[in-house]
Order: sequence, then C-alpha cells, then structure tokens
Amino acid sequence: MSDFPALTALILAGGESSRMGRDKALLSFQGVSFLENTCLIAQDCAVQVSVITPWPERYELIIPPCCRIIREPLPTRGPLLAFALALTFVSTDWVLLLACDLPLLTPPIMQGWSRLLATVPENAIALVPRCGSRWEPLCGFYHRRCLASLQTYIQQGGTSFQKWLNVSVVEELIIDNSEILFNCNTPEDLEIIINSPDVDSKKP
Ligand SMILES: Nc1nc2c(ncn2[C@@H]2O[C@H](COP(=O)(O)OP(=O)(O)OP(=O)(O)O)[C@@H](O)[C@H]2O)c(=O)[nH]1
Ligand SMILES: [Mg+2]
Repeated sequence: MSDFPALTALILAGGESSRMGRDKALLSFQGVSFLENTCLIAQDCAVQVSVITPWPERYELIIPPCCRIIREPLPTRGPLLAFALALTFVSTDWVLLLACDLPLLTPPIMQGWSRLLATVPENAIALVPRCGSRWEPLCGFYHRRCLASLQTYIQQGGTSFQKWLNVSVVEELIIDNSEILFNCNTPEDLEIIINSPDVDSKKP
C-alpha cells in the first residue's frame, strides 16, 4: 500500500498549441511523446489515469492501454472547464491534474508531492505549487469536494484557474526546485530541454 491516498490523474490534452505551432501532446522527448510520458508518470502514483481531450482518435494509439480517455465537446473552452467536466467522472477523493507540456516531471517527484496530501487541512480544496504570485494549477492536487465551488464559479462566468484558486482555501505545495515545472510552450522551449545537459536524467 502506498503512503498517500488513492489518486485519479486527469491529464489535459486539448490545447491549441498555438505557440508551439504543432500539437504539444505529440512532441517527442527522449523517445517518448509528451502525452505518453505524462501518462506513465501519472500511472506511477494514480490508481486511474484519464486523458481529457476533444480529439481522442489522435491519441488512442499512444497512450498506455489502461488509461482512459474522456471526450470533451468542441469547441474547447480552456483547461478550467475541461477539468470541471473530467472531475464529474472521478470517484477517488483526490485528483492529480496535469498538463501534458511539463516534460521534466518525474515519478519520484510526483510521489513525494503525493505524500504531502496527508498534511493538507480538512477545509482546503487543493494542494497547488506557486511560482511568484501565481498558482501553477496544471500540476496540482484537488480534492473532489472542490467540484461544487468550481461549478458555481463557472456558472458565474468564471474561466480563470488563478481567480478561482484565489477565492478558495488552497494549500501551497512548497517545491524545492521550480525548474521541475518547466513548461514547454514554444519551439525555443523545446530546444532548451533537448539541448540541456541536465535533463538526461531529468534532474534539473
Ligand atoms: N482538455 C483540454 N485541455 C486544454 C485546453 N486548453 C488547454 N489545455 C491543456 O492545458 C495544458 C496547458 O495548455 P497551455 O500551454 O496553456 O495552452 P495550449 O492551448 O496548449 O497552447 P497555446 O495555444 O500555445 O496557449 C496543456 O496540456 C493543454 O493541452 C482545453 O480547452 N481542453
Ligand atoms: Mg503550457
């Protein structure tokens, strides 16, 4: 048995990738696509992994066999609404939400963070890292009890993770090394990780 609660991982793969100019989920890093790599990392700490996307056909051959796909209607309306939809399919208390463009995450890091769930106060709806004044919501843990407040926020027209988290009780996930959250959005970002001598072992 693991020393953290059962987790469902929800992986977002429905972005436009407009800055990258091609689908980030399909980018290859160290011989594995970004999306498959994210699924494999998530599998290591989650009892169920689901990919939420409007185009399942694009990914069904690259994701590991036991991962589920949740189809999101088109047109997409951003990560917050995709998360709210996916959350309705979750049966574990805790969820790990991940973007598919965080290629430096590793299983040991995610497991270490998962252990912190035991320290989260009962009234908190999430455990999320911060970078400066902003949350890093697409690499965070959410309790299923956040769904009610999330749905209310969305019904009021909200679409911003930052604003929703700022009006919620959220525990900050303190991270030792923010480089682990390196977000690969542009061709230049991709060059950086491909050419970095430190990422061979994915230890920034
Ligand atoms: N399912 C789903 N995922 C989304 C949606 N929008 C963004 N994402 C995902 O959220 C994560 C972060 O996306 P961003 O890097 O902010 O945006 P992007 O749309 O992928 O790329 P840009 O067009 O360059 O902003 C990625 O994993 C995206 O695939 C959406 O509407 N639905
Ligand atoms: Mg991004």
